[in-house]
Amino acid sequence: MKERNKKGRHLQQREPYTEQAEVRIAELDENGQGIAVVKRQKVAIKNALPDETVRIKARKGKAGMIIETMERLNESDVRCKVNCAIFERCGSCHLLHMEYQKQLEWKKQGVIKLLREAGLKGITVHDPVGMKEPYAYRNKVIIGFQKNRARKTISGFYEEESHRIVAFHDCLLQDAKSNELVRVITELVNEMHIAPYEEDRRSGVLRHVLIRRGFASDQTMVVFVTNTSMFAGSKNLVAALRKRCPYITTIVQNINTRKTSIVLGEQEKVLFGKGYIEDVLCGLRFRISPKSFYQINHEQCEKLYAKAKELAQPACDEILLDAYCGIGTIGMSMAKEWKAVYGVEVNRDAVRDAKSNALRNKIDHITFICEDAGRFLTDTAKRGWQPDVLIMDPSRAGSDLTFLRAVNKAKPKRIVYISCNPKTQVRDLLELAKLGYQTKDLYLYDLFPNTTHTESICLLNRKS
Ligand SMILES: C[S@@+](CC[C@H](N)C(=O)[O-])C[C@H]1O[C@@H](n2cnc3c(N)ncnc32)[C@H](O)[C@@H]1O
Repeated sequence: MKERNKKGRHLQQREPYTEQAEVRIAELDENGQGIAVVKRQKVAIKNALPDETVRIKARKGKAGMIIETMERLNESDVRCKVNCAIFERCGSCHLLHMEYQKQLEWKKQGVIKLLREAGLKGITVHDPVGMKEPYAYRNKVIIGFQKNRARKTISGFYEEESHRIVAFHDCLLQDAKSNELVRVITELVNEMHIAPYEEDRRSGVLRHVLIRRGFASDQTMVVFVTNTSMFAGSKNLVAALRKRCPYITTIVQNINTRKTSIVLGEQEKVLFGKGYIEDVLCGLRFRISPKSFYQINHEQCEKLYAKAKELAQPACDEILLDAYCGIGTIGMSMAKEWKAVYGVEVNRDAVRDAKSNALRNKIDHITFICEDAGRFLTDTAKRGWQPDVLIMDPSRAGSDLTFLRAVNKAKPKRIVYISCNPKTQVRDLLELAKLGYQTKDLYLYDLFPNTTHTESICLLNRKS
């Protein structure tokens, strides 16, 4: 039947505009999608690599062309077999279809491009330090829950750009114990009829589960994130989970009642164990609470920290400020070689861990301050305090102008800048260059193989 408008007139039924084309992929965008040009418009095509020709059917959407079907007509030399059933739907491993050495080269070229576009000249980007076995490296996993059509609760990752869960069996980036835990928890949630949280109705109980593993200590933390403080059946759940996975060290309930995509809430209840795990990194023991940051790739993190120490050039008559210090790992890993170390971090739980970690490792010339790094440096610089060396390792958003302006007042002799987002790092390097801090070398460490992310580190010296 034809549609009518308000006045009752028949509306012309228009076919949606579709385009069929054979296109060659020119490059990958920053999300690892193949880029081709259709009718002078750039289209991003998933699972397509440079030098491949694909036949696509696309339609015009509000934000550009939407690919409806895609058929690959030839294969790139760098394409490799993907051993993951949900690769095309899951939003995590965008580069799983590309040979690992090529992934590293692509990441390097991406950083070179960022520097060029920013007009930062004279910086050598070194070959990324990769992994021998670029799988099973993630020590932290977050899964969501949803009912499927058969009303069974499934768990998994979110499908790209959607709120739908994609169930998985064995994720290639996780270790065997994390994969087993996902399986067992999902079975128990079904057996015990624990209702998954429904975002639209804001009903149900279980929002997420966070699993964190200490790869060196073999300790395991499970965090149930619930929508309510009341967690009916939690005693039985904990007992059954511990029976089936006796290697669990601690189980925590985190309560998040907010309408937000942020996973963890403020409030916590320890359901079993101490409420934190410990791990060994760079020969030191660290306590890690659910809300504290801890690098997700243990093996690569040790290489990165070794580089940080080399670049910082510790001296026993100098003072180090470890800004954005988390649980204190970087500062503590090189504390012995400084006169004094200060760590500043905004997350209260992380600072509590850091203080406890200093005691654990018998380091008494390190002090941790819970404050915004920019405010701390501004206040201390006003009072004339100057760290000799600054290590900064901000979150993906990078640093902020308050912090960078305070750097200009504190005037450390050397800065080591570590970043998990070269885009914001390059932006901050531009600001630091204006303040007279220059770098010649950027080193890349692949902490996130098979994804588009990369970690970078550089030393900045102040022009005299
Ligand atoms: C990428 S993590 C690095 C942590 C630590 N350096 C490590 O390697 O484990 C960034 C840290 O910065 C903290 N952070 C974010 N914004 C901050 C701010 N404005 N001031 C101080 N710390 C902040 C986060 O809580 C997080 O612990």
